[in-house]
Amino acid sequence: MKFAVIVFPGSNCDRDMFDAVRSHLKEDVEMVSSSTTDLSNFDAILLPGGFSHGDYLRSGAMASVAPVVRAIKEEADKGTFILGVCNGFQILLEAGLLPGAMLPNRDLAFICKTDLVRVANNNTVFTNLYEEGAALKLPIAHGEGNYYCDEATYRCLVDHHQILFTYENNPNGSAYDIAGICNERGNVLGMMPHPERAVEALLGSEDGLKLFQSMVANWRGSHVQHT
Ligand SMILES: NC(=O)CC[C@H](N)C(=O)O
Repeated sequence: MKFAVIVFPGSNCDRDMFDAVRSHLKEDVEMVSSSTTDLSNFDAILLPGGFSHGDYLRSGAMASVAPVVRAIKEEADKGTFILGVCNGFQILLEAGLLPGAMLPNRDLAFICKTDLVRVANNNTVFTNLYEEGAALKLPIAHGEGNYYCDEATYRCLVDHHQILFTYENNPNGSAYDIAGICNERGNVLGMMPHPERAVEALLGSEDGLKLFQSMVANWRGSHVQHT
């Protein structure tokens, strides 16, 4: 399975993402510039955290019109797995690949800590190696992580089982405790907590690893292996 890690000017979690895939999943992975226009060689696309374009205008707003975003949309339409973490989630929202918007944290302060995150739906390609309702220890690190959506959007998210992760202690004011959502089809996930920073005990938690392993298991399940 081949992963792409998209690197925007100002990404700063790209190497953690790369390392999680290469060293812990032991899958093929490549860093790909945000000026790339073709992602058809990849089986999964990872949008890492950071401060793309310095968070000017709003987090993710400028990155959402980078050339690579058109390619990401093409891949999303094909069913390719796409994961946006933190700034990656913000970019997916700004690009319209996921519903809702991100506001500054409720207390207007950057939050950097490990928090408890619940698996709200384990019936997806990103979460099916977790137990439903499992509490994961995952790092969060953001200034604009206060997820907002109106009630109609929330109803739609609930009806289509698109809420995959919720906060146990809602650190940032997110509507309905939402920490991560997927699109209706289930192949695009955005989440504020950082699974790639929780892939070995030395990092304080291994709870993020199953997310990547779920992606690999589901991809393998739908692709014949040629050895
Ligand atoms: N770790 C990150 O991706 C930071 C996200 C974002 N730019 C913020 O502070 O809100």
